[in-house]
Amino acid sequence: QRPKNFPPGPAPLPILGNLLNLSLDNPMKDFDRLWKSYGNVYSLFLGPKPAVVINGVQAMKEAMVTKAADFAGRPQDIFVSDLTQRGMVLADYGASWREHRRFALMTLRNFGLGKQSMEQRILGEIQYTMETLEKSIGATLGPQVLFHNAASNIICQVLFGTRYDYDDSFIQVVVQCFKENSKIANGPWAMLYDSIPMIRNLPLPFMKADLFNGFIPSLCPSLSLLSERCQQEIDRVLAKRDHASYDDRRNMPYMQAVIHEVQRVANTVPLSVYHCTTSDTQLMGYSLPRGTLIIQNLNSVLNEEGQWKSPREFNPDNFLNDQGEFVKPEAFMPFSAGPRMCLGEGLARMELFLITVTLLRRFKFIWPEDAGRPDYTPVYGVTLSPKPYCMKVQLRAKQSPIFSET
Ligand code: HEM
Repeated sequence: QRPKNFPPGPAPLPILGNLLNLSLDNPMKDFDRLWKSYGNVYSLFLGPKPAVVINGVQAMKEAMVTKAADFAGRPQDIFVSDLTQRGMVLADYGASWREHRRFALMTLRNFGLGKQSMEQRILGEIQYTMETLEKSIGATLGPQVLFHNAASNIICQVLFGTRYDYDDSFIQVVVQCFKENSKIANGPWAMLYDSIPMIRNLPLPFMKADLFNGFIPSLCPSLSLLSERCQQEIDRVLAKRDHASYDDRRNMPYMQAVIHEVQRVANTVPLSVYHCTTSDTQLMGYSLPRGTLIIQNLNSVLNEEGQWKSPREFNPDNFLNDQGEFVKPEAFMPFSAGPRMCLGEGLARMELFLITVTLLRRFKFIWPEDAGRPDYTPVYGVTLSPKPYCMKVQLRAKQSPIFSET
């Protein structure tokens, strides 16, 4: 039974609630279909528990920004929070979370975020990535593990003062565990675990999940059709300098637009991290009791009609004004919004810019002729990632002088 004045939604079944309304492999299409049927704020029963799904910029801002404190909790009785030891990402809103968040932000800053030293760390890691790519010139390679390792090394250097070789067996296992956990954490077995508490101690696949957790941003290589225009901009701005700096983004509106458009379309964390209400509250005229599970459909905001010039296609113009200057629409929320928004945004942005610019400056990335058409069906977990794919790497014919000397 829905509480009084609760958002509308499909009729639930006993015990299972609305689980049969969602594809357990990838429910994103179902979330969008229900959005069209029930509006920007609707409800679902995940087993016996009611959850509210928030869609579109207007409702998202009312919840996450205007009523930030009411919506900043994290549910405590679900699979991912039982799997991890709370820490910060899954900690409920309160003094302990606040202290962890403050400490983490301060530590990131002390270790150089927003300063030259973090740039140097990222640029240093890119040298290893380039060396590995150079060994594969002309060959076909599957780059996903390489990019995972590069991103993981940057945060490992901040946290542990060390990096791992790309073929190091320890880090390969850790990254693999993270990928598997992410699939299990948002997958069908986790949903059943959350919905039907009595099955929690049975020997089912959620028992296999490892305890490794961290955040590894997905890197999206720019599409080949756009790379030449990016490369012209990179060559013009960097001229003879030996490396890019993060400040160069101010003179590279097209590059910035491409990176942001990749992030918009890739939609890497489509349902954010679940929130819950910290007190009885209202949203778009509906009443939500304290403790209601909140699911942010970030996908709905990143593709919302009326917020983007071309919501349904890949088009860097979504981030360019008529003068060709970079602009960021308010619907660009891949890191969420409000007090729980991604703490790593600054680092992720710096990595995306420096890695993309440095690699595009030196290499040409080609879809192999014999690879067939790309399969864009995403692999669904906490993050959406591409299916394993192959690409070819070539050195660019027209190099900036500093690179042709090496
Ligand atoms: C492109 C890369 C990334 C994306 C798209 C992303 C996205 C997100 C999203 C959507 C959330 C949930 C926000 C919410 O609950 O409202 C989140 C939380 C978080 N992210 Fe990221 N993230 C990225 C990279 C990173 C990196 C590199 C770090 C670490 C330095 C990081 C650390 C965190 C933390 C600690 C939280 C939890 C914050 C809290 O609960 O207060 N993220 N991220």
